[in-house]
Amino acid sequence: MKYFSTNKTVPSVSLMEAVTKGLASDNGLFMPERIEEFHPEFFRRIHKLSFQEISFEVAKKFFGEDVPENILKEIVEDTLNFDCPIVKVSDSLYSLELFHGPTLAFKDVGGRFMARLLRYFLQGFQKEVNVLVATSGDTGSAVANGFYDVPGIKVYVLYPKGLVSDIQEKQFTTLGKNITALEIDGTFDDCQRLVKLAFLDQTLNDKMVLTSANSINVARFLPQAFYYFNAYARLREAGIDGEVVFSVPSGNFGNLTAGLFAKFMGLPVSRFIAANNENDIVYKYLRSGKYEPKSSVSTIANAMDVGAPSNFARILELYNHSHQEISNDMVGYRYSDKEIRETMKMVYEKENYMLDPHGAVGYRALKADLKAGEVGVFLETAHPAKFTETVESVLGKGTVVLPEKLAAFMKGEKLSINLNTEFANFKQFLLQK
Ligand SMILES: N[C@@H](CCOP(=O)(O)O)C(=O)O
Repeated sequence: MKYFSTNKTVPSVSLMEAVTKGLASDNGLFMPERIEEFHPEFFRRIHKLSFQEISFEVAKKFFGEDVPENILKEIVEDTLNFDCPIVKVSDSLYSLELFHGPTLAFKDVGGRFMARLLRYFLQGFQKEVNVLVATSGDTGSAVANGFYDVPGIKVYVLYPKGLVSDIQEKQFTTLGKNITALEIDGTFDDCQRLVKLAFLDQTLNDKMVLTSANSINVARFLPQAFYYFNAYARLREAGIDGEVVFSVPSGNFGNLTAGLFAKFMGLPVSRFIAANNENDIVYKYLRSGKYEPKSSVSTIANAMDVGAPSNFARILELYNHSHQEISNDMVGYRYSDKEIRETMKMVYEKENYMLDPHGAVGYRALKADLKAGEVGVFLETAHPAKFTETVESVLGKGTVVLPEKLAAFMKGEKLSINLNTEFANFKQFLLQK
């Protein structure tokens, strides 16, 4: 399968090139030239398949032409050594819990898959590969842990100083070895801009092999479609009928775009809800047809603090840049910190379910949008304990129990390097490595 750039000014590349380059050289995002549809029969028997089996079928549609079947199966099974269960929260409303992986956020699925696929492509490759990743909280830890101690790979995690939770920060600043944390005096958008500029810089690219592990990278982003198929299967397995609506807490829009890919592959989804915090660029686009990226503002759902969502380019491409067509499949909602807190409190007290701030945005949007007879699924993108301070400030001290996996990260010592938002400094730093 060939991958083309959303900017369409450079030739298409192979999967291996798309994965090892991350971003196209004209600054566009790679897109597969075809989206393979499943036969409707697949959806009639999907409930009989396990998460791993479904994911393998989906992976074959994406990567089957480029990766031998036995290797792909191994990568999928090894990636998914944890579950992504569906949990009932209230009538017709289900939580798709994506926080049962090693770093307790949805990024574990794509991060682990990409690490394994990259390892396969790099067999016999002599040069060191440098993975650059910008994070507003969760990607950094999933990628750092996915690539930790992998020979021949160095990871640089760029994160906005003071704008991620303490636990998130500990998850990628305490590892050492091949993981370097760069604390940037700016926002997530500054981090993402620095990373993208590095991919376009000739001097850097002549000196070192660079790739991305953000959802920019097709190997990080496409596997996020796996859990949409699985969610559908588990609902049907439980005998839950009705048109399915997914509500996706959204920042860089990789998760929602992966869901749209699933729909294009035939997954019966009625619509997607783009659930924003105050960084409401896509919400505004859906209302006005105007896409106006701007500087992100800091909120309690910090992983969604993105002012220029990378994957919007992919959404435009999928729908031929038609606002009307996008609006047929997607509706938008936005919530303030106050509303997020209210939702966390209400759901905890009424439904006895603990939401993290991101899941709360998804839940509230779903509740507002769901029609009679429909089944709603919101993505619980990270474990509430990753935001213990915020969650306990709403639900009360002592309500959050820190899972063992997270407690282990808290014991480590923070190691990070401070940088400002000047690209010249970041470049100098990389050139000295
Ligand atoms: N929400 C992200 C921001 C980066 O998103 P990605 O999906 O493109 O890696 C985070 O938690 O870091």
